[in-house]
Amino acid sequence: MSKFGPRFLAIKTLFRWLRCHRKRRPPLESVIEEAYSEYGELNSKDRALVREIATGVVRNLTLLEWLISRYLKNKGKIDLTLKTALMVGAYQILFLKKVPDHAALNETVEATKRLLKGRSSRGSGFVNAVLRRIVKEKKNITESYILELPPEIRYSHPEWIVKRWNERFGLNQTISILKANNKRPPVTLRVNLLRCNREELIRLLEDHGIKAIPGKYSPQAVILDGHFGDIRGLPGFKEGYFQVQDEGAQLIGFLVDPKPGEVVLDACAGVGGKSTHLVELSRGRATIFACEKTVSRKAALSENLKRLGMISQVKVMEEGDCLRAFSKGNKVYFDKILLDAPCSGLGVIRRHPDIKWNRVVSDITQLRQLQMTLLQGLKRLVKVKGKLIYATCTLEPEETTLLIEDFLKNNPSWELMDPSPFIPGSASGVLIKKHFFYSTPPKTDGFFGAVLRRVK
Ligand SMILES: C[S@@+](CC[C@H](N)C(=O)[O-])C[C@H]1O[C@@H](n2cnc3c(N)ncnc32)[C@H](O)[C@@H]1O
Repeated sequence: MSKFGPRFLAIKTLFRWLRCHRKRRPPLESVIEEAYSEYGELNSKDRALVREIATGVVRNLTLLEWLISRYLKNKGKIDLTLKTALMVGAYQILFLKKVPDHAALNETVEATKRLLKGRSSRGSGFVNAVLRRIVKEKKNITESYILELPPEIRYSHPEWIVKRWNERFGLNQTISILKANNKRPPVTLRVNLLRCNREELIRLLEDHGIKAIPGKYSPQAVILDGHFGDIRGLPGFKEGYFQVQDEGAQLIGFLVDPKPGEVVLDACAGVGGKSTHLVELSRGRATIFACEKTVSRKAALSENLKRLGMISQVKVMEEGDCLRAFSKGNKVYFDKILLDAPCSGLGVIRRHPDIKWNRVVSDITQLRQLQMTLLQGLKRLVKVKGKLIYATCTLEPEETTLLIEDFLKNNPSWELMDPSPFIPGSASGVLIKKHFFYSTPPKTDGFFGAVLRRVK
């Protein structure tokens, strides 16, 4: 058991994440994992609380900063450890109904003392005093009080994102998106059809007291109702009965529609969320190749394949760069290529709130260049009459529709196909506009898809 409590770990995690320059900031999720392993075993309830506080603070960062600044006498620069402790305390007091105020306050002050290692009793005294005021005035910090704030503060999103969406969608729709991004999404699983079916997985989870319901859009989705604990501790995880995957991401697999006997490439496989789905959809009878450039993700991909029992069904290329893996003596032509491209990730802010703070507007232009390079490089590997399925977890036009329209303009031997026939009936509520596939929060994560066919 760890002698460090969840508040200590939450402050430590957030401090490490906040102190990095945006360009060098690791994903919040990996900082959380690092803290878990560094500070000893936490039970799964405490692990869940660390994750809940850390992601909650990042989700509501600007609003918390604004609220805290109202309680500071000296508005000058405040020590980052103390500021982080205040945000951790204020988040619990204002957002976490299940945590009593006295526990939020006392535990956060104790964690601050431990962090300061007796260096300064003034520091923890200051945290104590500010949090006490927040508890006292909690009733006044109501919706109407903060509703007056500009949306970028009220809903804690960077100004450039709010401006961009406001120009595209208008204020009302922008506010709905900001609100959806700030809501904690459910944990969604994709049943591994090679090991069991959806009903069996739901029964197994319920036998262990975990409420689970079928997803709405993907026939393989299982949604955990109110369970935010550690995934690795779930029954069936080690046995490979499921993969964690949002319903929007699951629908991308259906767009690829791999058939038995086909040769398919997952060009940017990441940890294998989609490669493993392609195995399931072809009932293990397609030949699937996977490339992943980042070494740690490639290692996680192999782990996942092992867990899900698919190690012999996906050929992970030694050369991780999909633009180099099939050159010269190693040429392969594919029936289908999935390009789940590196992108700004603005469609998955609800799951990874750190994304909104790590991005700047110029990233979109840079990523678009990379996406076009990948599309142009991969098109040569597709057989005539074969398909290239382009997907992103962003809905920004430069990375989606405008990019595909540009590609089609310069590549007359390619056409855009209607994705509707590939989408399961249960996903009829998902948007298809001008032959482009969109899944959007709050129904699902924000995913874009385009099915391109090589005509000659
Ligand atoms: C959107 S993520 C893929 C997520 C993955 N498909 C999944 O479902 O888990 C994009 C991935 O592309 C990888 N990547 C970027 N450039 C690449 C390249 N040239 N070749 C192969 N992988 C690349 C990144 O490391 C990243 O893991």
